[in-house]
Amino acid sequence: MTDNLRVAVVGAGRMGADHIERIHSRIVGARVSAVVDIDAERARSAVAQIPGAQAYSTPAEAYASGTVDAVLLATPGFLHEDALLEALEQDLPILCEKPLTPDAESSWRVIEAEQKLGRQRIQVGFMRRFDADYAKLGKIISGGDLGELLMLHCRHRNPGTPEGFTNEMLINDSVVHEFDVVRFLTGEEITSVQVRLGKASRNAPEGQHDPQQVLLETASGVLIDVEIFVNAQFGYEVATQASLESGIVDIGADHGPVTRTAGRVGGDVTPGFEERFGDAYDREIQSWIDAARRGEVGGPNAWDGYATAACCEAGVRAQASGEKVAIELNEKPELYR
Ligand SMILES: NC(=O)c1ccc[n+]([C@@H]2O[C@H](COP(=O)([O-])OP(=O)(O)OC[C@H]3O[C@@H](n4cnc5c(N)ncnc54)[C@H](O)[C@@H]3O)[C@@H](O)[C@H]2O)c1
Ligand SMILES: O[C@H]1[C@H](O)[C@@H](O)[C@H](O)[C@@H](O)[C@H]1O
Repeated sequence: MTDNLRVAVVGAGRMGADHIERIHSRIVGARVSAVVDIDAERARSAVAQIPGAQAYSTPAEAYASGTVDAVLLATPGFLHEDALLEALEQDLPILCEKPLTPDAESSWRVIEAEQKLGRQRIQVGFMRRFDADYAKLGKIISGGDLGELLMLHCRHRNPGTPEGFTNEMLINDSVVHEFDVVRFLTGEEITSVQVRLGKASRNAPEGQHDPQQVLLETASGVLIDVEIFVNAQFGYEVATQASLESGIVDIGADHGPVTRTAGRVGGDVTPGFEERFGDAYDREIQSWIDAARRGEVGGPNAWDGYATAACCEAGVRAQASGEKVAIELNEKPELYR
């Protein structure tokens, strides 16, 4: 195929607008042909600078126009299931921002629809797999030179939360990335989750207990602790330390040059995920487009979306009960082996 893939972006909010800009200016082999948003003005302004792109208020209208070869879903997670099923009916390559869906049962319905189609069409937006640091850590662990991986210590800190960010969203919206990256780094499924609520920050909004400590275990017994702290004030930080049999590896702790001057030492803190993971999002979307042009999926798939949805569901139960909750998955279908 020589022509650019014509992409419909559904949801032109914070993440959708970022993806529209990257497809328009940096991604090779694709162009934005349609922007769908329930907010007509937002869709119109998103296409204003993109020659040939049209604004729509539903995906069905965009598909009916005959100008869509692939779809990028960037609406809130609770809307993903219906949009995924609709796009699968069109047999389109799909990049679905995390989460695939908010719970395991609805994710399984998506898995069933993809199986019915008979081929993988869905990539889930777990961009950390495309981050240079996480990719290197993955290679160190799988390379085996430092022996077996024993533990992971993860820090996930956001400066603050948007209005409406509930206590459950600490798990469903934020720790969902650790669920995926732990599965990516270990190559194993997560078997249990426990959430500990300690002393809470006074900077957390009403109804949110922040920070929380999330403890995970994988099938072979790798132990993982996650500090999720979403009102950390100082900036954005996603960092991991891996303890292996004969070495400790740190990633993500600092960014940019560290300067010593006038009796002080320091550097800049990344303000948000767009800056911290900008390159990773670029690589993620390029990989999706390249694979879509070959009729394949270029990253984490619907099974990864289902497995992490099961972790989230168990995580929210663990958050409420304080107990360790076992995670049980359905048998992995042939399509994803
Ligand atoms: N990978 C990441 O690091 C990352 C970062 C942020 C958000 N996300 C994910 O991206 C998705 C979007 O998050 P966001 O922060 O951009 O949200 P947002 O609220 O900023 O944007 C959502 C957009 O969807 C539109 N919308 C709502 N209902 C719609 C409908 N029925 N049809 C069409 N459009 C509709 C809204 O008008 C809005 O423009 C979520 O799934 C979120 O979890 C991922
Ligand atoms: O939706 C965002 C996004 O997924 C970020 O990558 C994550 O760090 C935030 O915690 C989450 O709220």
